[in-house]
Amino acid sequence: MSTGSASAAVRTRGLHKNFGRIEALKGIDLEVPSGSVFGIIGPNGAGKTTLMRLLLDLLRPSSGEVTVLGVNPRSGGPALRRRIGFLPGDLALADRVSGRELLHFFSRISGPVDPGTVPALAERLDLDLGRPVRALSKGNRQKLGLIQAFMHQPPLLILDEPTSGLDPLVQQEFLALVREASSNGQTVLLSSHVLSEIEEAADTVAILRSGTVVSAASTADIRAAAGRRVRIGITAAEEPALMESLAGVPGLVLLQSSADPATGDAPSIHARFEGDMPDLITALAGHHLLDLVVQEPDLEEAVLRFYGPKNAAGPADGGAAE
Ligand SMILES: Nc1ncnc2c1ncn2[C@@H]1O[C@H](COP(=O)(O)OP(=O)(O)OP(=O)(O)O)[C@@H](O)[C@H]1O
Repeated sequence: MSTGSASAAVRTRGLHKNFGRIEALKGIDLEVPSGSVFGIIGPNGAGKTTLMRLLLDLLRPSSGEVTVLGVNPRSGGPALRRRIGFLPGDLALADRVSGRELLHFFSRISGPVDPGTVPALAERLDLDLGRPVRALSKGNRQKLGLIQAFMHQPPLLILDEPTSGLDPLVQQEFLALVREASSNGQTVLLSSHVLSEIEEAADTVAILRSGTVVSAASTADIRAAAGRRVRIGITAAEEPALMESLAGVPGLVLLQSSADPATGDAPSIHARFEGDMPDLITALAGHHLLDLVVQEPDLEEAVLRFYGPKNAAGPADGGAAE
């Protein structure tokens, strides 16, 4: 699916949005590459929904520039709107009709829908289209919202908290839909509180905090910035010598040393490691270790470090509690 010649599906420059005295967005510069799956994460009130509503022209910026599929949303009108599949965070659906009737109504606005697409999506998401919308649970209404966003195969999908209310099996199906959209050349911009989902779905993540992008990087880079977790089991007698060796390892932040019930009264040393692995291996060599666990950092840990109260401008420095 073509997204036009522009290399960015969404581009914002110095985007500000004020609600009275509340500065919801404080100068957002964002570039969502065409064909990417781009995640926006941030705590409550960070500005995720405001940003998405600005892209849809449901809100107007206080200042700054927005381009969506190469067009200013303010002048894009229905033609631009048809090229976007939007799932709002506060989904409100007419509820006197059946799901099938509602989707038929949406298809008249959003443009042609291939026959068979809606039943196929409904089957994959396990949704009964014959039931009246008012009789649907929150999760099943969310499925209707997803189907209306995906059904016309738009070049750009903007999905605000798309898995809200979905059970884990349906969440997996949703992730499969996102992967298929991406391999079809569609761009997917999604916000989520579910970090594992962003990690699975997105190739790039912007972390939003208090109306500012504090980081925009590949999920792999954000995870790497968190450092690996290291746990070393060692005898009490050997511990002082090991601690001395570890003290000189660049990028190693000792978090705690504690007796571990799993290894009798032998201590367990916990650390975060952002350095080069050979330095750590050299420091460990020659010590009689009882156990060694080196864990890949996960996105959740990385993001929590960005959210931490002391870290308005970037990741926490050493010594943060796990
Ligand atoms: N219509 C509005 N009027 C006044 N303030 C608003 C309005 N919409 C949003 N805000 C404020 O703007 C800020 C950003 O809100 P927004 O809903 O964009 O955050 P969010 O990241 O989507 O949060 P959540 O994860 O809780 O949905 C908040 O301080 C919010 O209270």
